[in-house]
Amino acid sequence: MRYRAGLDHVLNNIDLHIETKEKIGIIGRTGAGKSSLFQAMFRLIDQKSVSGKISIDGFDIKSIPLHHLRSRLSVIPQTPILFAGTLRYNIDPFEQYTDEQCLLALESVQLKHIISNNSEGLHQLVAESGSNFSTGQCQLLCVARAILKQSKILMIDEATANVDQTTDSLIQNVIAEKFKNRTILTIAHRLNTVARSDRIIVMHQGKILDFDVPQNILPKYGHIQHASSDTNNQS
Ligand SMILES: Nc1ncnc2c1ncn2[C@@H]1O[C@H](COP(=O)(O)OP(=O)(O)OP(=O)(O)O)[C@@H](O)[C@H]1O
Repeated sequence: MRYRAGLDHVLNNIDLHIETKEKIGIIGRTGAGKSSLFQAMFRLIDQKSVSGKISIDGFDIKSIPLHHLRSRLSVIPQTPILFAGTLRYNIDPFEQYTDEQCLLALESVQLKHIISNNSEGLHQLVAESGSNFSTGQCQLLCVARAILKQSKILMIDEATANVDQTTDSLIQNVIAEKFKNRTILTIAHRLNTVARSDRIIVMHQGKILDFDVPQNILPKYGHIQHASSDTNNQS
């Protein structure tokens, strides 16, 4: 895969099979191609620049209508973007769910306290880019959105900054509980995040360097993660 014709390939010879419900960690130095893997799965890249095949449940993602594909996937980005609009719009943009379902989703991510105790609170305004919410709260709102959507696959780009330890643990615990029967792919910048994964993908220069259980990966590649975190902390 490359971002545009004429540019170098950023993903090469990727051959992966992930089982349903597997919890997969993805590690690798900055620029290794971790986020590009997510972009390819969401079909965010011009398909003319992607060769090879990605299948979900046996279906080539190129043959699945885009809205259908994206309804099966949820992403919690490193820096979540909220939209100017109501809280409800941010977790349920297509108004597919009832107020009660939205409130339940907010309750499961322990955010119900940020709104008043009735459905009017769902109409509370979110400022442009979510600037009236902390990064942790923005991530929790993304988790609430994913809980509502009941996506089969959750893709998480772990936040490296601006999320305190308590919020970070809350996010991880809610995800572990609410998505235990789903497939989860986590781009991890800290080793403890992936230590509980079923398997870990190690990426290097657009390729898969290793793919194995944590017990085999962590002793071998711990240094990669430190390099990656250092770089992220500088940015
Ligand atoms: N929109 C883009 N256009 C062109 N090249 C890009 C684009 N996004 C990423 N790249 C290139 O693709 C390669 C892989 O980047 P990617 O963001 O996937 O790495 P990463 O492993 O997620 O890194 P990080 O840990 O820093 O987020 C890099 O060489 C990067 O410069």
